[in-house]
Amino acid sequence: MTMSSETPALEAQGLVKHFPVHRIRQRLRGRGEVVHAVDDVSLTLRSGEVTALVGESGSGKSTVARLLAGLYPLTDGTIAIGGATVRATRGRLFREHVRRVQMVFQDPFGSLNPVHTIAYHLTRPLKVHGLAKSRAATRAATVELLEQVNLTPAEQYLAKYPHELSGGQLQRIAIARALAAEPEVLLADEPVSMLDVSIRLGILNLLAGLVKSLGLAMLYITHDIASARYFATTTLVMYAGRVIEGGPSEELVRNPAHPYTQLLLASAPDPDRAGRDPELLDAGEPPSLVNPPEGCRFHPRCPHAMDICRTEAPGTTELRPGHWTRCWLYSASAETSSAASKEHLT
Ligand SMILES: Nc1ncnc2c1ncn2[C@@H]1O[C@H](COP(=O)(O)OP(=O)(O)OP(=O)(O)O)[C@@H](O)[C@H]1O
Repeated sequence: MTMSSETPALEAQGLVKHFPVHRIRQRLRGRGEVVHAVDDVSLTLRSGEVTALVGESGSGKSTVARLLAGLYPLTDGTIAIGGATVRATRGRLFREHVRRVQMVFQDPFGSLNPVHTIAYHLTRPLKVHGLAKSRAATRAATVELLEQVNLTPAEQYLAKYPHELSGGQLQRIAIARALAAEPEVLLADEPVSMLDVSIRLGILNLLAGLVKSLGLAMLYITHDIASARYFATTTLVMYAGRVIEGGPSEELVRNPAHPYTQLLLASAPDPDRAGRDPELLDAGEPPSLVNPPEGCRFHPRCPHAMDICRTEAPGTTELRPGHWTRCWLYSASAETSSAASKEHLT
């Protein structure tokens, strides 16, 4: 299939991932309970753009990335890469999927094997995917990869072991290893959260530069909505397994609609915003994903919850071009929404 410039690099529709809960008691009772880690998540990743997936710990962000990368089988939903739906779970087509969609993980120390050199880490994907045919070509490709992540002179790094490098250098190696597979999509799961604050911006700028120069489509997973605003064209906000708001990053941060997005922003370490809405900041803990709340999953924490929020999951409401939310406060069909609640939000 030919790929027009309009064809998204990756498109996911209605992703669902339920993990079985293996507890002895449950097995004895015969109840097949599951963790509803991801429910009905759709997203589009475009070449040359960064999309941020933001949410607190346990909201399902990493599970979305692992589904997109083919590391977990889907419970439901579809993934299309370059316009073609991925169906294979093994074999040549599956290997092509995992080559085209690469991940960079949070922990650079844990994601590299301490007994192998940097040269080994970079040549392995080249060999696995048949991308360098001779020793000379392999060597030239590894040098180019190191140069792409600004580790120069490259020869100085090839024979080193992971323990000889800093966290920032290791994360650059992990990025180079992902690039070795010549991917179209890069999934960066909290790529800077384990690094010293002083080097985070350098890694984010490196990733932003690679997105532009290589035309990659990137999903940037983070807890930090402020970095999403800086780094991503589009931001998606995830809560308890569902994406509850999405839009152009600047617009979403300036005009957050969903009470959960407002909570995230009020909690962000920004002196202009900190403590703006104490009512929201006191709003409790995320729910269990084994028995998630009926209706809107945020309703037990939401200061604006109405009756309908407790029983029915809200659909999508578009607020401005490209900016949408899933919240009954904005839905024309929620006749019961109180004017007072709406006023409070504006
Ligand atoms: N392999 C698994 N088996 C069972 N439950 C899982 C598995 N992986 C994730 N979960 C559960 O799925 C939910 C979502 O987890 P996930 O790691 O995707 O969240 P997250 O938003 O990435 O969190 P964090 O930011 O802490 O990494 C959590 O309740 C988690 O315990």
